[in-house]
Amino acid sequence: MTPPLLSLKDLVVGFPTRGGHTNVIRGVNFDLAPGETLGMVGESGSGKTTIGRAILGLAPVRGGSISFRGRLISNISRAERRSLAGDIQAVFQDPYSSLNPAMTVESILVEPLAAAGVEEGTARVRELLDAVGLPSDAGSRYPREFSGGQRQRIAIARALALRPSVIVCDEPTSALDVSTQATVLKLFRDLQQATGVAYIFISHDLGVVSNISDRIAVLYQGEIMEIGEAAQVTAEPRHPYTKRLQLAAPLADPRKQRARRLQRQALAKAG
Ligand SMILES: Nc1ncnc2c1ncn2[C@@H]1O[C@H](COP(=O)(O)OP(=O)(O)OP(=O)(O)O)[C@@H](O)[C@H]1O
Repeated sequence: MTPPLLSLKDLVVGFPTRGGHTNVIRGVNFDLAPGETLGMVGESGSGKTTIGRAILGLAPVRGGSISFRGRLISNISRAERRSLAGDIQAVFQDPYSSLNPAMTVESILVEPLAAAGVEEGTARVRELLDAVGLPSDAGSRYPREFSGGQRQRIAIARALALRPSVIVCDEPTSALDVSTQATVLKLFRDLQQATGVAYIFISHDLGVVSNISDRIAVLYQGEIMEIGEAAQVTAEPRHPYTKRLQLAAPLADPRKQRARRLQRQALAKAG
């Protein structure tokens, strides 16, 4: 069996409170295999983002461990964390605030390369723009000149620059309209096929997560309720909470129901 890329064991993440601290992630376990997509789904506040941030070294690990290729990476020094930049990257939800408006696209893409002392520069920028389906003249333009979907392509290109083996994707399509969402999801899948990158794919939307994931972990109040093959979790959820997630959105809001139907159609069309 291929050894896991990432391994979370009995992970506890807690934030300081006035009287002490509160654990918001309480004993989470999972492995991520090379080239795999693990979807993390759950309602708002269930702890999805916090797990992603803990993997990125941005949330305080109070118990258990996170390992990357067998090496402990929770609670490591800043310098050690920096040295992981070529291995673990992130794409966040908001393509408007995650790109520096004062920098051209080329300088946004060159930044991680320069920080890692990689010389490839302009040639790699062209390659990255091409990989995410942006024209080569995009390099000389600024983020404000692009749509939300195109900006998310820039953020994905930046995450890919150092050829990472894992990308933590935190609601990367949630700010996009349904048809753009479908093309960006397809891009994620195509890039995975081309590069073998693994994803932790966070979303509150079971439809989006099941579209892209090999396996799905369902989170509730900081604990995993169920984890399994995407088709199984979606079609035959074992846990009542997963069934609720599946049913909640369409029943709660008829507009959402229509959006979900359009989303499914767009996803099917994008292949
Ligand atoms: N920096 C922080 N300080 C204190 N509490 C925090 C902090 N970050 C997150 N939390 C708490 O941790 C819990 C989990 O939050 P988290 O953002 O991980 O959930 P989520 O599932 O990603 O939700 P959403 O879908 O709304 O982003 C919440 O109760 C939140 O208030």
